[in-house]
Parts: sequence; C-alpha cells; structure tokens
Amino acid sequence: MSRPKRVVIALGGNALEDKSLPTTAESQLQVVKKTSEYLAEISCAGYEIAIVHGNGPQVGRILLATEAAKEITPAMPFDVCGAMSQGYIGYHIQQGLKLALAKRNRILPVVTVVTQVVVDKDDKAFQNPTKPIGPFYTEEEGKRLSEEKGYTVKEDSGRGWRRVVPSPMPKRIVEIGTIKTLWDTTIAVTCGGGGIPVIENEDGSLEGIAAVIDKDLAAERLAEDMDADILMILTEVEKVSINFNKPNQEDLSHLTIKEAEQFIEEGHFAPGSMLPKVLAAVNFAKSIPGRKAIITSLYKAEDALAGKCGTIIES
Ligand SMILES: Nc1ncnc2c1ncn2[C@@H]1O[C@H](COP(=O)(O)OP(=O)(O)O)[C@@H](O)[C@H]1O
Ligand SMILES: NC(=O)OP(=O)(O)O
Repeated sequence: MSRPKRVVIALGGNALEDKSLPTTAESQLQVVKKTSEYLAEISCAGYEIAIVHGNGPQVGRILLATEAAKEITPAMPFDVCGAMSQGYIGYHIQQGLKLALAKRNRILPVVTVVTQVVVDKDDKAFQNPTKPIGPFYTEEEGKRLSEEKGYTVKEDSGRGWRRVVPSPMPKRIVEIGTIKTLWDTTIAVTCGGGGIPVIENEDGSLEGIAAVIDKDLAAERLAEDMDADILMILTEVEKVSINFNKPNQEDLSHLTIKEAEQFIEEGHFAPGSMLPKVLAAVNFAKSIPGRKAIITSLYKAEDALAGKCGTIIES
C-alpha cells in the first residue's frame, strides 16, 4: 500500500496576521484559528502535513519590545527573540489546529518543536541583509531609524519600508531526528521562522547568531529531509507573476525548472519576498524527479493540491 502524500506547508504572513486588525496576540490567535480551518481540510483530505511558519513581523516586534525595555530588564539577544517567536506562534497553531481538527472529528496531536537550524558563519548573507522584519515604515521614518539606530532599511515589494537583517542559507535542521519520529503520528509545527539560526563551533557546540532564516528555504530543507512529495508555499497571492505590479503582469499556472530559473535570472522575483519562494520551489522540484512545489494562497490551498490553481513548479 502506498503511503499518504507528505506535504510540507510553509505559511506566509497573512496566515498569521490580518492587516486590518491590531498587531496583538489576540488578533494573531483569531487569524490563526481561521488559517487552521484550511490546514485541517488538507489533513482531512488524507495528506500528512508539517507546518513551517514565518516570523518576520513577530520577531521584529519582539526585538523592538526588548530594546525599548532595556532600562528595566536586559535586552534579549536576536536568537532568543527568534525562539520566543517560535514559541508563541506555535502555541497559537497548536490551539487553532487542534480545534479545527476536532470539529472534523479528526484526532491528531499538534506539537511545536523549538527548532534550531545550522547556518554557515561565513555565509555571504551576513554582509548583505535582505530579510524584512518588523513593521512597515514610510520612507522618511525608515531613513530616520537607519540614522538613529543603525538599522539597514529597504523598500519591500511596493508595500513600504522595513528593517532588513541577514538571512543565511539553512544547512541542517538540528532536531530532524525528532521530527522524523513524530511524523507518522503527529502534526509537527517546526522550523518556525526558518528555525533559530545557529552556528556549529569546532567543539560541536551550537551558538545562536543574529539573523532570520527564510522560512520557505527552511521548509524546502525539511521537505527534502522528510522525503515529502509536495512543498506547498502559502502566501498572499494566488499565483506567481512575471512583470509583477506592471501593466504587462502575467500570472503563471505552471513553471518548469528551466523556465523558473530563466525568470529568476531576469529579475522577476523580489528578493526578501517572492524570490526565496521560487528558489525553494525550484530546489525542491530539482532534488528528485517527481517532486512538486506549489506556490499559492492559503484560501486556494486545497484546490491547488488538486491541480486546479496556484503556480506549480515541477521538472
Ligand atoms: N513576481 C511576483 N509574483 C507574485 N508576487 C510577488 C512577486 N514579487 C513580489 N511579490 C510579492 O511578494 C509577496 C509575498 O512575499 P511575502 O509577503 O514576503 O511572503 P509571505 O507570504 O511569506 O509573508 C506577494 O504578496 C507579492 O506582494
Ligand atoms: N522567517 C521568515 O521567513 O519570516 P517571514 O515569512 O515572515 O518573512
């Protein structure tokens, strides 16, 4: 008997936050509960899933809070802020998804694994910050923060200005053995925020480092390690486009690896937003023939698994 299809799902910012709501923990839980309805449907359709979530806005806000409170209590280092974001987002997904599954009479444990991901301390990303975190600013605010606090700020896909931080490549998931043990019986929320970035010292010890790994690339690492059939990247847009936001924008339903690589080279995908998604999709589709990556919106996830929408990238 063939095993159920394994799907690693990467959840984008809109699965955790609604821009029309205040950025409170209560609002996040409210959004996560809605997101969980879609995830539960996928689980009920017979797929085995693992969840990887983003943390850009959340880790940015934790950093701002800890910096603002440093007169009262010592500021938390960057890697600890990443671990905190995994904890509270995972906690919300555990609550939301358990409830959505129970409504469907599907009894499955949902567990968050605080996950470390090894990066190379010499990764060139440390010299070129690209990962947007925290709130959006106007150009004026962004440039002022850059002068006052030494932040690197960049414009983010036409949506405003944001602080950017280094985003090194994920090389190894430290807790992968545990995730493999859990897989058959449990929905694991893992590699949240791309994983807590750690470097490996010569004595074998691990040390947290100031960076935010891209969660789509970490999800790809996980999908390969788990021998998943599908890497599904859920975001705001239903399809990947070329000439994005231009009068000649063209939405793509299907991309071969070669086509995707060509469009990457032509600069159609914004670094820090769509580029890592397409890179993750290409890497996964390339890793073994037959593996498929899908980029679509949360609301179209089930239809996309049935091949009815989204952008499918395969060999
Ligand atoms: N070529 C493109 N095709 C589609 N969307 C693009 C493209 N380039 C940039 N984008 C933007 O990237 C966004 C997805 O990136 P982002 O919001 O950072 O991801 P996430 O959903 O993981 O939080 C889309 O909502 C869109 O605004
Ligand atoms: N870590 C990460 O990739 O977060 P976002 O998806 O929120 O950018």
